[in-house]
Amino acid sequence: MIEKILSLQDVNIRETTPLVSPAELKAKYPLSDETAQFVYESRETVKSILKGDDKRVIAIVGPCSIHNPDIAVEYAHKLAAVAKDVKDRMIVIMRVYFEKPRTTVGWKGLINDPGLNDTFDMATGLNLARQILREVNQAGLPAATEMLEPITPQYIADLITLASIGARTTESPTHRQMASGLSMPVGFKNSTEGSLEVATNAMKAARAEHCFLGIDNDGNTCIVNTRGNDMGHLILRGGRNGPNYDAASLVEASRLLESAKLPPRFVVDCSHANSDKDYKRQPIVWNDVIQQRVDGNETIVGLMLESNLKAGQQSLGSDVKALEYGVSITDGCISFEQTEDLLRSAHEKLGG
Ligand SMILES: O=C[C@H](O)[C@H](O)COP(=O)(O)O
Ligand SMILES: C=C(OP(=O)(O)O)C(=O)O
Repeated sequence: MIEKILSLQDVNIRETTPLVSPAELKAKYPLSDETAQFVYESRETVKSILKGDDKRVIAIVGPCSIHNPDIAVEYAHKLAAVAKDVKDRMIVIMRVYFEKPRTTVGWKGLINDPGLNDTFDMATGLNLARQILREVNQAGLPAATEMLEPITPQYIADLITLASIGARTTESPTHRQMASGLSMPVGFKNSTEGSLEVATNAMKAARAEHCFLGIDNDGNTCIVNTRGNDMGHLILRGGRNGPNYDAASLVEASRLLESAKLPPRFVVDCSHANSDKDYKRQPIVWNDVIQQRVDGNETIVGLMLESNLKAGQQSLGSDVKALEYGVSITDGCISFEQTEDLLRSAHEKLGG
């Protein structure tokens, strides 16, 4: 056949490899009744904070990316101890980010390449993601993650309390549709350019019902028909022209949301363009935003910090064994000790 000679399809595909189905993976790492109850209640807490019924502040805290299960679990246990002490004024949710959107190219996260060596063993990546998420929840911490590949939620969503759509994908119709079917609240980042409108459009789109192509729990391609997700909110992460966590930026953001008939509820990301990508500046943002909240700005419902066991960042070279334990291999992070100080001082300030 001429089509065979001309190779019209899969021209640039080297290989495809079948994967375990979501149902099979969940059967291997099931949710205990206790964990299911914990995820449910954590989501309800976040929802009532977003509605303004619960006045606590959401603190989404943890590594820029998870690259080592031992570090993630050690971090979770340390953070859980602090979370208990501040829980009357803050709900601490761990950043458990397995999927990294890259500006151009780079390591794409633990699910994509758990070996950190371009072997792309995604079956292992998905197994690890579920194991880590179970441990984080069992340690008493709800988990937050970025949903990047539209297929991933079927594998892990039952363990996630809060999802985000990143600055690079907020404008993507695929991600907005996916968000409309997610079972937990979803934060939309403003775009890397700094556009808030892109994120408000995303919130509008995700509140609507959609029909699109996806996979079901058995891993079959299917038509996904969603109800819409009304728990969308805006994550301010700064943009090309600088930060957007100051009081004037929050007023502007509130106006935009109100004119779009959306509730003005913001999570401020203390990292990324709000810290000019200098992890050491995150405490400046954190303290400023906590002060705004203490001064009465209740549109601020949460803050996000990139934090790891140890401060800084290291490059992922070819020798994985040479990596320093507890240090980020993506964006720079503040240390656990500094994170604990920030959480405790915020707790004190929020007490009035
Ligand atoms: O949060 C992580 C990074 O900012 C994001 O994944 C982009 O990273 P990159 O610009 O290093 O590719
Ligand atoms: C990639 C991230 O952020 P952003 O989408 O804001 O760049 C992140 O929070 O990990």
